[in-house]
Amino acid sequence: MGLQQAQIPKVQLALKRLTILISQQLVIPLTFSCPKTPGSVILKPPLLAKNREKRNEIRRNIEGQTRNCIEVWDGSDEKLHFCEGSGLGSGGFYQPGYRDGAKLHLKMMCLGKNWDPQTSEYGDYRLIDGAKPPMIPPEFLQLVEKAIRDSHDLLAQDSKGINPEKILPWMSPNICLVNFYSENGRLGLHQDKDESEVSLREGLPVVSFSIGDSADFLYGDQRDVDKADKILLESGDVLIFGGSSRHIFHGVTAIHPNTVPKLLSEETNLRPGRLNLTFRQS
Ligand SMILES: O=C(O)CCC(=O)C(=O)O
Ligand SMILES: [Fe+2]
Repeated sequence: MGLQQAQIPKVQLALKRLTILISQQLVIPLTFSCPKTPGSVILKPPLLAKNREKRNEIRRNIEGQTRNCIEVWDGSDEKLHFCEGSGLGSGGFYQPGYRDGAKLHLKMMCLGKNWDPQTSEYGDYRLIDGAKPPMIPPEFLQLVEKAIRDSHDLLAQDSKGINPEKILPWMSPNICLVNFYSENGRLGLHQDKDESEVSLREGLPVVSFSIGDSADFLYGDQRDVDKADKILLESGDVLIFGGSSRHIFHGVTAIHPNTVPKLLSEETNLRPGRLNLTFRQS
């Protein structure tokens, strides 16, 4: 893999920063100077002052519940895109557990389909309460498509004539796992291997968006924390692992409190912590 970090020019991408894992050895972090370009992933306040009626309605609905919500602001207008349920109520965040009863150190909800950590299976309904996961908002799908397209453009610059799609295949996500990590949150080294045989065999990428506090993200070719490499994922980072990297072991070992970008914390009601969305195709 001849890609060198220094050779990668700065490109105006919609997402503030893009990290691509093409092979287990290669990480390309890019920082862009203009975080407010259209398409940036920015959380806007669920209790938006402009929309008092909605605000009061949401407030009534969320009384006593987890106050996380997932929204995308496309930067070009004031339109807010809410996930159905906004992470609250039916299909919203819960603390999942493994088969042995141990709890994951995060809150989770799914979009599109449910993924169950106890059975390691995808399904149309959530096993714990029968809730149907909200659909993946079309705006999220557009962001994923753009992230893959931008990655292809980047790869094309150094792939010596190899079709970038051979290195990083296209995928259309039908599943999004949304994790929320509070300051003690973490996720052990694992592989994402519950997608279909075809999806795994073809290396269809996992596309991950990080929002909020920064996190230490570990990855490697075995389940061994000491042998794993570490990168810092900051708010706005997009991490893609597909092709020959699809089966990497990866996990989150630490959340860095109070590292959320000022703009984000000022303009949103995002709880202190980190929101991560991983898109996959089953
Ligand atoms: O939070 C992250 O960055 C990773 C999440 C993850 O690996 C997963 O949900 O499978
Ligand atoms: Fe994962």
